Amino acid sequence: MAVQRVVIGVDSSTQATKAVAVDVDTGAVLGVGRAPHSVSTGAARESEPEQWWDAFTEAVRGTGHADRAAAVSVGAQQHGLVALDSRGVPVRPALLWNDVRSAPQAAALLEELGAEEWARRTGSAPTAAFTVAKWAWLRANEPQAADRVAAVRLPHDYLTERLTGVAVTDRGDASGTGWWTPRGYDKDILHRVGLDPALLPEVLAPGTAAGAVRAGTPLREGALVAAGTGDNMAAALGLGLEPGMPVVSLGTSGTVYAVTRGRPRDPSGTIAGFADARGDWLPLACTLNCTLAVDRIAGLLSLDREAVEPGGGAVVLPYLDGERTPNLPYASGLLHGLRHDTSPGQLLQAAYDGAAYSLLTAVDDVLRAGGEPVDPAVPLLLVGGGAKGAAWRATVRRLSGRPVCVPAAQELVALGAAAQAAGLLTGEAPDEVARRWGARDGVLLEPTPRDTETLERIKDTLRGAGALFTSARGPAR
Ligand SMILES: Nc1ncnc2c1ncn2[C@@H]1O[C@H](COP(=O)(O)OP(=O)(O)O)[C@@H](O)[C@H]1O
Ligand SMILES: O=C(CO)[C@@H](O)[C@H](O)COP(=O)(O)O
Repeated sequence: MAVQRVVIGVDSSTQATKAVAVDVDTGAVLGVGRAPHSVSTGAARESEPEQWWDAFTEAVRGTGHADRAAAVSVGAQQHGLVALDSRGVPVRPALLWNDVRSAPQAAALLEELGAEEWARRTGSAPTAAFTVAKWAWLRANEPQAADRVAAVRLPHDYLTERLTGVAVTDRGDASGTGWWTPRGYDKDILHRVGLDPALLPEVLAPGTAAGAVRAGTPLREGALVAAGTGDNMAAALGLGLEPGMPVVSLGTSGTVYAVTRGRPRDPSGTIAGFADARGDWLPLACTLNCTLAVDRIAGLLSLDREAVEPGGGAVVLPYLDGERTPNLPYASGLLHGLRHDTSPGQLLQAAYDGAAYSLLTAVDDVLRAGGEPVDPAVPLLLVGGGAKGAAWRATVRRLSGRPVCVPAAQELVALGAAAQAAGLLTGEAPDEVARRWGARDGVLLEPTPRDTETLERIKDTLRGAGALFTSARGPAR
């Protein structure tokens, strides 16, 4: 009998690390591990990289296959600034993608170079989420810490380096920094923000291994380690996406993206012009307030997250963390249109609608940004923790008017990382591996008529909110 070949894929996301052990030949998931992270509250969104490593250790052990996997790969939350000293120890906690304190730096960088030029060079007009804005924030606010920095990493690079001892990254995650271009790091941008290119990891070509697992980790010494990538790029691999298939992901962040053959360059800042982990592109729109914000509002209303009710004219813009799409880093949550007969369940539904609005109105923009055809008959692939919820599914169907496919596979980021690891062993492209595994198969939900009335009401409220959302002197946190 042939020996079973096993790989492990890891998703180090904002709230938790998840790991899956997968049979390379059949795609069967053999074991799953999980461990939570903590994120700071208040104005900051920070996590301790050491805690990611501990969670990584617990999650890969939890798969039950850590000591026998032949290859491994790490997908992780994008954009985070991991700043290390000369011993490889973080000089401070990592600044996460949803920390909007870097909004003034993002605005200043945009002003300095111009949105068109940013988009031409890096594919994106940076918002507070981008690593370049976080580095500028560190230099402005904690210059002594910045002076001690000997290496700058993204979350997935940090974990890959802990595993291998090698400082590498990939084009997908690097494209969310604001200093990566298809021809390499942009020296001029790095110079403008005072970052020495020597502090950055090497960008590996797609399909290249990062190295091998070194001694003293929970994994088998010598196992191959793939380059890894950002979590959205890893999910695209896990779904075996082909160009033009739109995906909506409902997690801590809400994202909408598609693999495209054309390179996106959106100066408006709505669509980030990311690269995918292979040789294509991944235009993406991201919101800061998705499942956590809606769950919080359900909690405030003392309702179960499924206790939604239709009707009523209220609009909830659940921008509890500020917002990135639309780019309103100083915003807070807003309730408009409350009446005597508005029920708690209607308010909860309004929160779902407000959270889904920016994602579902960006689907066509994402496709157009990468030059792919817009066809409303193509199903939206719905993934992430929220895709398990009936209220989320119904909201996405009603506000998109499209057919929706919910893949049966769970943990698509970790699965995509596993497919990348498997590709190192078999020589296949990772997306081919995922298609062979059938990771995209799932339930197809028929389209329902698009609720344009609700979309218009939300649009009007957004337009009318004006200075409430744009003032840097918004309500204190
Ligand atoms: N059955 C469910 N119904 C609706 N939402 C769910 C369900 N299970 C988990 N979630 C939501 O999924 C979120 C976590 O999703 P996930 O994609 O794992 O997030 P992240 O990758 O950002 O850490 C939680 O915030 C929770 O609200
Ligand atoms: O910032 C982005 C994408 O640009 C986020 O999608 C992060 O990558 C975090 O993802 P989750 O923790 O929600 O998975």
